[in-house]
Amino acid sequence: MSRFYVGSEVGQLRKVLLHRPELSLRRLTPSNCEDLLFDDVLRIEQAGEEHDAFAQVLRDQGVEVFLLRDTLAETLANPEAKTWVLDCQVNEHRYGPSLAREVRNYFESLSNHDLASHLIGGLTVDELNSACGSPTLGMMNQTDFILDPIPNHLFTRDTSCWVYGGVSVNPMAKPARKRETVHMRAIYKFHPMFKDADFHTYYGDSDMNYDLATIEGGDVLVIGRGAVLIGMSERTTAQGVENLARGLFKTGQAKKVIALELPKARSCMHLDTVFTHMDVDCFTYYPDIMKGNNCWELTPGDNEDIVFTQVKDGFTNAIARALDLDSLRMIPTGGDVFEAEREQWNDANNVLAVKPGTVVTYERNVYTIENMQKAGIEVLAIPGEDLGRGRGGARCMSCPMERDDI
Ligand SMILES: NC(=O)NCCC[C@H](N)C(=O)O
Repeated sequence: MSRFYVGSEVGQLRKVLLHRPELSLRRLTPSNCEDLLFDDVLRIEQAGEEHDAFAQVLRDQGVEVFLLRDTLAETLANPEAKTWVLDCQVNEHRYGPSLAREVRNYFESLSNHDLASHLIGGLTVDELNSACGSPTLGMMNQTDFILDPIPNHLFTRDTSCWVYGGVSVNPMAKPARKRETVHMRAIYKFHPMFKDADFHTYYGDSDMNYDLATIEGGDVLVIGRGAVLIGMSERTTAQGVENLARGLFKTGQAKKVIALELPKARSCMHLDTVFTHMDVDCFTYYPDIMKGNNCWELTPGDNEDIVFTQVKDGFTNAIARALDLDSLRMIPTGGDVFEAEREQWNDANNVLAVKPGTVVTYERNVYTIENMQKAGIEVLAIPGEDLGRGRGGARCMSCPMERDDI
């Protein structure tokens, strides 16, 4: 039986879920990209090739790579899963009875692979009209979306995150990303690889409205040795942190959560845009944001309660304590203040460790790479001219599903 367990941020990476750019990114235009949380449109072929290079670097490091669209298509092969996904996405509340029937009939006529493509890539009036041409559809604007694309599936890190022996399927903060969670819930519930596997689901796997209790995986760092560091960012709230912490403590999977306050800004929308783990005692960080942040330690109390303690001596000491280290090596974004701000914006601090001391990062961030190499970190550089336009680097674009402890 497959094993799903993520014991750290830097232990040997063994299994990872990625999403290769596809139809959803083809639908990005200057007029919709902001709503879809992209800063620009991108060249699809180029982005696909850059993504292939990323996947290949991981495979060369012995990592087994799973692709989201294929995994979703395999999930949809189970009729119960298909019904579940379509009930969530194509219902009378969203479309009204007659359009819901038309969309559903069309989706049910597709192969599982094409259905997965449309669930991620969206559906236009024109596509549905050409398939089943009803008078109402003919009167609608043909380029409007009946189902919006969800291009941020590219950032598999955020929608679900594995923490020790379980997963959180995250209630997302932004409307443009909420439907991603439905796909991940379906995959973990029905895909043959997960169906009989033994793991906990800590949070997010219900149809309830999670309201303000949002959490995204870019904020969740499994720093190891039973500890988890969570950023309270633009996307992750204190309520979300408390809920995940409860799940982690109840199942005995973590013994400490460190909650770190961050500014609510796009440039640091998640903790991993300003701070990631490179080696057991070594982190890359963006000094402008990562200084003097308020921080709390959460530990299990009596009767499933949580004890909250404000950290007085700074978050780096809190992390060192949790990892049983005397101190941390903190490697800043490179260059002068201008270069550092530009490189952070282009995800210089968003690196993915494949084993202790070896990280994958965009080759364009030369000053930060220089700092990392000086600190003895091995850097595996990947192209990211187009991929980077959605504001995410190697860590954002990967969801580790199996990784060793430290
Ligand atoms: N962990 C991350 O920082 N993920 C990057 C997410 C970028 C995406 N365009 C978003 O705004 O959600």
